[in-house]
Amino acid sequence: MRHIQIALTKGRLEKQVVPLLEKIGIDCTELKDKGRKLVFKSHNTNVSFILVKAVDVLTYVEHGVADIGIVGKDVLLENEKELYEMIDLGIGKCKFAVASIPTYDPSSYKKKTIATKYPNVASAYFRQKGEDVEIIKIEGSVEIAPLLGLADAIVDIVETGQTLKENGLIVFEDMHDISARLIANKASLKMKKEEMFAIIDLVEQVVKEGE
Ligand SMILES: Nc1ncnc2c1ncn2[C@@H]1O[C@H](COP(=O)(O)OP(=O)(O)OP(=O)(O)O)[C@@H](O)[C@H]1O
Ligand SMILES: O=P(O)(O)OC[C@H]1O[C@H](OP(=O)(O)OP(=O)(O)O)[C@H](O)[C@@H]1O
Repeated sequence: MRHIQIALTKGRLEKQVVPLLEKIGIDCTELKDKGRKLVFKSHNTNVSFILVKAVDVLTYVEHGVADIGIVGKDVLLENEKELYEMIDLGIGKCKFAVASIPTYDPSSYKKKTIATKYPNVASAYFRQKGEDVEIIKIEGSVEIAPLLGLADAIVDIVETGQTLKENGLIVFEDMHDISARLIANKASLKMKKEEMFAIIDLVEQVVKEGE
């Protein structure tokens, strides 16, 4: 049995993905009681895990250090990488939206400024609408930008809508549904075909059962 390394997105997704891994029979005790550790073994299989930031999941999988990765569609849309997107896991559900203060006019002809953590997603969206906008890259707390006049609107992730609500912003346009995806390294799919599909097929089955 060849070893399979899985890169997990640290944070929100990590917690939702553990039950899925357990359902396919992978022991996650180390992962559940992890402290500050970032590398974990599964005690009953040939699988181990690394916990990294979302964009780094793509990097580890693209370079083949990880064979499989679990990452949000938002991260895949923002960063083009050479890898395969295999399964929509149906967890980590949220969406990309254009949001702003209630006085924002999306149909205004004035050139708009858009603040976002996702400049590529935002540019592509407005380009496809035929709108030329200025994008300002922000690293977090994006909702503040229209309140303080840094931008006319934001492109950001909306899950419950609570952050928008508490900051007096509303959604003007829904852009793209987001959920977590299982991604795979291209070479691993060929070189470790049996071990890779042993996992991928089981995950697919569990996801289908949960639908
Ligand atoms: N409310 C949400 N906000 C952000 N991401 C969410 C939300 N709900 C689900 N997700 C999904 O979870 C993934 C990981 O989110 P998380 O907040 O843990 O990381 P991040 O926003 O990339 O990290 P960081 O805050 O460490 O920069 C996102 O890429 C997205 O696919
Ligand atoms: O619709 P909601 O359920 O309120 O969730 C959406 C919020 O969560 C995310 O922020 P995060 O907590 O990751 O912080 P940051 O992006 O500001 O770092 C996202 O950027 C929104 O601000």
